[in-house]
Amino acid sequence: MARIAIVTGAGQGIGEGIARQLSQDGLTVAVADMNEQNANKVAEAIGNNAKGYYVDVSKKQSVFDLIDQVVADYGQLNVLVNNAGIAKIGTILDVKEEDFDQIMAVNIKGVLFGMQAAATQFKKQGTGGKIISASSIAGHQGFELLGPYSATKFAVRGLTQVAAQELAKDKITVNSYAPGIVLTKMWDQIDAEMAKIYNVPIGETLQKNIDSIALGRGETPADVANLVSFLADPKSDYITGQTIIVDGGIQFV
Ligand SMILES: NC(=O)C1=CN([C@@H]2O[C@H](COP(=O)(O)OP(=O)(O)OC[C@H]3O[C@@H](n4cnc5c(N)ncnc54)[C@H](O)[C@@H]3O)[C@@H](O)[C@H]2O)C=CC1
Ligand SMILES: CC(=O)C(C)=O
Repeated sequence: MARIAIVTGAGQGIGEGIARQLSQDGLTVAVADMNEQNANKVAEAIGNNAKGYYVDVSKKQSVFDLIDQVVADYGQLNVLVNNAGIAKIGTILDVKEEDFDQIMAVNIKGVLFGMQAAATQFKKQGTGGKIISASSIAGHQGFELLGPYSATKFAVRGLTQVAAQELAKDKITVNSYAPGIVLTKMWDQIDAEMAKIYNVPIGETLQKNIDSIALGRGETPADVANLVSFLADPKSDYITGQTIIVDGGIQFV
């Protein structure tokens, strides 16, 4: 029987890339997103028994319902990729409390709820499993104008380290991936909003960041998906609690 993976935020961007790669790796993929229409479109394009699901990762019940539904549909769960995330752009002095609460709810609570729901299911199955979450280079060094966002990505590393220690006895590994400058709608948004703040043309901030990449090009969702493919595979069974940078050479830690 094929292993079953859920990827959240898989209606576009990095999550879509991960869902496509895991399917190519032979896993059956539940494509989960708040944008259900996109999730269904991606699942249809992937084929291979993939199915689209609605989830709002900021709501605990929604995450637990997703996992129950996927297990009802496919019989088990083996991999959860907590990929869904949002960005908020602005100076620390301009952070609005409601924006702060929203980004914490999606980027941190979403990861926590995913860990709780997946680990509960893995323990019930007695099979072990893999939990893989989205951090960022902004989770290793704070990124100017992405204050609360950076805080959430540091938090993902913390949750990953603790969950890995607590869940190891159940043969559950917990790791994260830390991409750099990935050419998705999220960076279109970051570039457009930073353009306003820095008073520069659209595209300039993105290009400046791409110019800082040692390998000389912007990152693609497939670049991230190749790492997640490894973290979802039994080949990575002896790795846990790690947040692995995949940024083409921006940070060297
Ligand atoms: N694009 C980049 O350069 C980088 C992105 N990341 C992280 O990678 C992950 C994916 O990013 P991108 O694909 O670039 O973003 P994106 O904005 O292109 O896609 C995010 C997806 O998540 C979904 N989503 C948002 N809130 C949700 C919620 N509450 N529940 C369920 N789904 C929700 C959206 O509908 C969308 O389909 C995020 O966690 C992001 O922080 C990390 C480092 C760099
Ligand atoms: C969006 C993001 O995580 C960065 C570092 O650009």
